[in-house]
Amino acid sequence: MESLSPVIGQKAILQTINNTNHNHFLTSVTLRNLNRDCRRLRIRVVSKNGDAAGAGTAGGGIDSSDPDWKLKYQKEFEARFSIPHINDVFHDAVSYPSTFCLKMRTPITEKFAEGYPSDEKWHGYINNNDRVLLKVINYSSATSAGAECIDSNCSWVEQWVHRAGPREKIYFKPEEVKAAIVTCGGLCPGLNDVIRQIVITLEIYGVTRIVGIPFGYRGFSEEDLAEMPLSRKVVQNVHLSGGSLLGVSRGGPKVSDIVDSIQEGGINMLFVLGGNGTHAGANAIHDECRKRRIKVAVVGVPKTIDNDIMLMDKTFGFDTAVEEAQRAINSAYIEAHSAYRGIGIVKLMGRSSGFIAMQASLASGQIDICLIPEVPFNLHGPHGVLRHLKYLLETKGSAVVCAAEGAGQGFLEKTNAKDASGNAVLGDFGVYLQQEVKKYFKELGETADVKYIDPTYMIRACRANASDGILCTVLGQNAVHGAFAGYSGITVGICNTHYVYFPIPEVISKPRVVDPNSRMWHRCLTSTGQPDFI
Ligand SMILES: Nc1ncnc2c1ncn2[C@@H]1O[C@H](COP(=O)(O)OP(=O)(O)OP(=O)(O)O)[C@@H](O)[C@H]1O
Ligand SMILES: O=P(O)(O)OC[C@H]1O[C@](O)(CO)[C@@H](O)[C@@H]1O
Ligand SMILES: [Mg+2]
Repeated sequence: MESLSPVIGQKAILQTINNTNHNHFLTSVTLRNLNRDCRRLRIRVVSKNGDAAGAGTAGGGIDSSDPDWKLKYQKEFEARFSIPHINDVFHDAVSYPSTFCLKMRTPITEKFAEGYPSDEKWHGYINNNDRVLLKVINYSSATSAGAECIDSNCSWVEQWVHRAGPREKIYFKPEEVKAAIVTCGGLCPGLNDVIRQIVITLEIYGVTRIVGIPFGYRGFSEEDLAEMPLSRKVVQNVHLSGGSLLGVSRGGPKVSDIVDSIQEGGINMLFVLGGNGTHAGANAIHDECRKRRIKVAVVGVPKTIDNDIMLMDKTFGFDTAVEEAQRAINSAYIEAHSAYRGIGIVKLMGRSSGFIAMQASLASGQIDICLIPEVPFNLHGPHGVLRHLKYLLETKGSAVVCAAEGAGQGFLEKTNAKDASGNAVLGDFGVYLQQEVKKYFKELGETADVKYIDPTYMIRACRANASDGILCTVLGQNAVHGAFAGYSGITVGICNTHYVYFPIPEVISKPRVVDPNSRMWHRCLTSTGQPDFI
C-alpha cells in the first residue's frame, strides 16, 4: 500500500459528504456533483499491485485514524459510481409508467392512442436504490494473494454499485424513440447476439424506429454508408453466425461530427458495442450531447475477447475465444507430442492483457509454458525459457508454449506504428520465439522439431458459445432498460454474477490486466509447472 498524501480540497468534499444527512444513499444530484469534484481532484488510493483500491480509482486521502473514515470512503465511492441521468441536465424531464410489461400477448408496435400498457401489480422492476456488492472478499491481510486494499490493515469496506434492469418509470415515450446500434473495434463472438437482444427488447418497449450504423463510428460520417433498418424479423437468426451484422471498424470521425450526425438523424438512444476505445468515444459522445443539451441516452456494452475491461467478472466473447483457442493448443500438443523432440508454440490474442493465454492454458492442461505481457521473463540464460524447453525435451520428450500477443515485446524492435484508432501495432512475438527456439537448439547441436500455430482471427471470428450467448442476452436487454430509465454515459456489466450499470469513466480508467499475484495466475503456474523465468 502506498502512503497517501493529503489532497487539497479533499476535506471540503468529505465535509460536504459528511454534512449530507442520509442514512442510505445520497441524492443523485449531490452524488453527481461530488463525483465530478472527486474526478477533478484525481483522488486515488493505489494498492501495491498498482490496482487502485476499491475498483480502479478510489477515495484517497483516507485518514484511517479518523473513526468515520469507512463511512466517508463509502459515501465517496457511492458518488464516484453514481450513474449519469438525463434529468441531471433536463431538470423537468418527465417520466412515464414503463411500457416494458411481460404480460402482453404481442410486442407493442402500434401508436399508444389508448395510453401506455402497464401492469402495476407486476413486481418485475428494479428499484433505483438496488445495489450489487462490487468486492466480495474480506482479505485479512495485505499479503493475501491478490489482495486489493484501501488501508494498510486491508479493512473490509462495502462498495456498492447500481443494479441493472427494468425500472418502473421510463424517460422516453417509445413512439418518440429512434434507437441506433453501432459496433466498433475488432470483432468479438456475441456481437450479433447483443444486437439481436437490443432490437427485441426495444420492440417490447414499443419502439419501431431502430437502425444499425454500418462499420463502427465511420458509419456516422461516410456518405456511402446508409443506416440499416432493424427489426425482430431482421435479427431473428443473426446470432447463429459470428462477426457483426453491422460491420466494425477502427478510426473514424471526430466526436463533434458523430454528434452532428446523431442530431441530423434524430437519434435519441445510442447503443455502443466495443472495447476501451469505443467506450472512450461513447463517453465523449455523451458529454457532447449534454453540452449541446440534446436528450440522447448513450449506453455501452463492453465487448472484447481480451477481457481487458475493469471491474467486471468478464466481457462477452472472452469465454468463446478461450474455448476456440483449445483447438489450436490441442493441435500444437498433438504435433509436438507426435514428433521426435517436438515443440509446439501457440500465439493467442491479447494486446496488453494475458487473460486469453492464461485461461486457455488452464483449460487445456496441455501447456508447459505460458507467457503473458504482465509477467516479465528471460529467453536466454540459466533461468530463461529456452533452457527450460531443453529440460522439458530431456524429461518429457516434448513441450508446448502458449504466448500472448503482447508478451515479450521488449525483445522486438519498436516500430511506433499505430492502427487507425491509435493503438500501437505490436511486433510478432510468436514468430520471434519460434526463430529463437530453432536457433538455440541448432547452436546446441540438438534436434528440436518446432511447430508454430497462430490462430489469431479464428478465435474471435466465430459465433458465441452457450455461456456467452446468455451473457450477451442479459447485457443487451439491460442496455435497453438503462436507456429507457433515462441513464446515459453508462455501460452494462456482470459483477459477482449479478448485472450492474457503471459510469463509463470508471471502467476505462485503464485496461484491466492479469495480476501476477492473483490466485488465477498462481493456479496457471501450478498447472503448467513452469518456473520463474527471471
Ligand atoms: N479516446 C477516444 N475518444 C473518442 N473515440 C475513440 C477514442 N479511442 C478510440 N476511439 C474510437 O473508438 C473506436 C474503437 O476503438 P479501438 O479500435 O481502440 O477499439 P476498442 O473499442 O478498444 O476495441 P478492441 O478491444 O477491439 O481494441 C474507433 O473508431 C476509435 O476511433
Ligand atoms: O487486427 P485487428 O482487427 O486490429 O485486431 C487485433 C487486436 O484485437 C484484439 O483482440 C482486441 O480486440 C487485440 O488483442 C488485438 O491486438
Ligand atoms: Mg482498444
